[in-house]
Amino acid sequence: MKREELVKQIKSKESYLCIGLDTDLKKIPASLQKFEDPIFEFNKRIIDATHEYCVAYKPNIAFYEAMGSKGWDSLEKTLEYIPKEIFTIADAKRGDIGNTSGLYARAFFDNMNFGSVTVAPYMGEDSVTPFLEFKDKWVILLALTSNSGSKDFQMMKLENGQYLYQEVLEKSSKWGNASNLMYVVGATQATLLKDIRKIIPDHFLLVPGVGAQGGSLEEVSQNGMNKDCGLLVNASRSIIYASSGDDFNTKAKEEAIKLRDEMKVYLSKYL
Ligand SMILES: O=c1ccn([C@@H]2O[C@H](COP(=O)(O)O)[C@@H](O)[C@H]2O)c(=O)[nH]1
Repeated sequence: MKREELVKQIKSKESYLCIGLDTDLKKIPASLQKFEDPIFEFNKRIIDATHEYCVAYKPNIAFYEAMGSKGWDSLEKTLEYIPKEIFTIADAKRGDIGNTSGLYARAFFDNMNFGSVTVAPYMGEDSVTPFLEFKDKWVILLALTSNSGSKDFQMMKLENGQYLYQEVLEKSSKWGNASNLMYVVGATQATLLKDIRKIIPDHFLLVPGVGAQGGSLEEVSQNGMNKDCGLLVNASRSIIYASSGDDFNTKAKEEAIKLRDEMKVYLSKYL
C-alpha cells in the first residue's frame, strides 16, 4: 500500500486504529470450537464487526506459528478475508543476515501478500534492507518497545550521549524513507514521543500498548501525531477479548468504536 492510500483511509474513516488479531484457541468461545478452523471463524467475525472502524489489522505471527501448519492456514485465510483497502501488518519481528532476511521478506510479501512486516534492528543494515526492496511494502522497525525490558538495551546511554533507540532511529532512517519505513514505539513510552518526532518527523509509528498494557491514547496522539497523522495505534486483547461469550464480536465492535470516537477527537485537536 502506498503512503497516500493509508493517509486517505485515516482521513475518511477518522481513525488510526490497528486491531491486533492475537487469536488464542484457549480464549475463543466454546461455540466456535466445533468449526473446522475455529481461529479463522473467530477472526472472520472480528473483521466483519470492526473493519469500518480501523485502518489496519496486525496478526501477531506467534499465535499462528504456535499451532503449526494449521496455524499458517488460519493466518492465510484471515489475510485473504481482510478487505483490500485495509493495511496489514505481519508482527513477526524478523531479521537475519541479508540472504536469510530476503527469504523472510518473500515469505511475508510474495507468498502471503502482507503489506508490512515488523523487523528487529539488532543485526543492522544488511538485515533490514532486503525487506525494503519490495514495491509498496513496508518495514516496521522496532525502536522503543512497550515492555519493561526496553530499558535493558534500547535505553542504554551511548558515548555520544544518545540512547541506543535514538541511534537506531537516526541511522536506520537513512536506509529507507517515510514511504516504506515505519517504527514501533510503545504507547507506554508516550512521554518520549516528542523527542522521537525531532529525529523522525515524517515517519509513521506503529504504537502498541493501549488497552491491556495501559498506555494513554491521548498522550500518544498529543505527542506523536504529525501532519499526516503518522500513527497507527494498536489494541489487541482489549478489543478481541472484550467478551469471552458469544457476544464477543458485538463487544469488540463497541470497543473499536470507543477508540475510533476518541481518535476522531484527537484528529481534530492535534492534527
Ligand atoms: O513494543 C511492542 C511491540 C509489539 N507488541 C505487540 O503488540 C500487541 C499488543 O497486544 P495488547 O493485547 O494490545 O497488549 C501484541 O501482539 C504484542 O506482541 C507490543 O505489545 N509491544
